[in-house]
Amino acid sequence: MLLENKVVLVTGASAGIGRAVAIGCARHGADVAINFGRDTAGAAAAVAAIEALGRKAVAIQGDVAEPATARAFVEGAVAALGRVDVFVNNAGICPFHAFLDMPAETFERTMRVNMHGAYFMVQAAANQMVKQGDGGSIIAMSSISALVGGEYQTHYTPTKAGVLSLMQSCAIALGKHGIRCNALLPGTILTDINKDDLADTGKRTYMEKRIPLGRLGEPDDLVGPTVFLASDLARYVTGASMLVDGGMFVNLQ
Ligand SMILES: NC(=O)C1=CN([C@@H]2O[C@H](COP(=O)(O)OP(=O)(O)OC[C@H]3O[C@@H](n4cnc5c(N)ncnc54)[C@H](OP(=O)(O)O)[C@@H]3O)[C@@H](O)[C@H]2O)C=CC1
Ligand SMILES: C[C@H](O)[C@@H]1OC(=O)[C@H](O)[C@@H]1O
Repeated sequence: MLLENKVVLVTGASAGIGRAVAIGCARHGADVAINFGRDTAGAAAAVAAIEALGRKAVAIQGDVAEPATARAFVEGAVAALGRVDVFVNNAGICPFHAFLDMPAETFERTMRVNMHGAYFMVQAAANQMVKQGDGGSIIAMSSISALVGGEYQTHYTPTKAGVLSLMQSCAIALGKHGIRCNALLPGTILTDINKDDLADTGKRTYMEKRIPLGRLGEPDDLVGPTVFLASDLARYVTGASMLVDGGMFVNLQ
């Protein structure tokens, strides 16, 4: 088992990619602490699925946009599970909206959840890892959108580029502590975040046609790459980014 007895923390794990990754890490031997915002039932389902695999789990509620949430999550996870070996920064929102009339609140909320949330969460996890003194692995869920734009994502794509950049700088800042920092760049993965957007069948068909592997992604597609980066198999990998997009990014023609 690649993550035998490791303690993994995942933000935004009541649904979608975060929940799949949390359960996937447990399948590979980890105990898991999850953060979630509002979906108590989703968080409970994730905890139940992890416990059914014979691993420990704890769910801690908190809005990642608030800096205090980060400290509370890490402290709560350590109280319940003893330490932090792997930290997955996943929580994020993407309220699709046109650029010219973007409400200031939508822009600011997206920045606070996706970018500020990532910064404070990663900082809190890194401080705990430094205190423990034996390294760790930090993984951020960036996006293909860190590299390419979206008409209705002008507030969102900069946060994903920011998260990618955060991992690059943290790889430098934390390398001396043996803490590896890497980014995953999912393509289009079917979750609640894009359910309404992809209800437009024309858009969905267009997206599917852009993907050489012939299908949109599923949350479970992120499990293998996360477990790899979390594990000692990736012991010399830091500051790296990995597209998990079925080949969409390279498909020009
Ligand atoms: N789906 C996709 O195509 C892609 C997604 N990504 C990224 O992957 C990550 C996960 O997205 P995905 O699984 O699709 O989205 P989902 O909407 O399915 O899940 C989002 C998760 O984040 C949590 N969350 C949202 N806001 C907050 C908050 N303020 N505080 C704490 N938790 C919060 C939600 O919890 P709750 O509902 O309980 O508040 C939920 O668990 C995001 O960072 C997204 O940008 C990247 C590329 C592609
Ligand atoms: C929410 C979008 O469908 C999704 O988010 C991303 O980061 C990808 O670029 C997709 O557009």
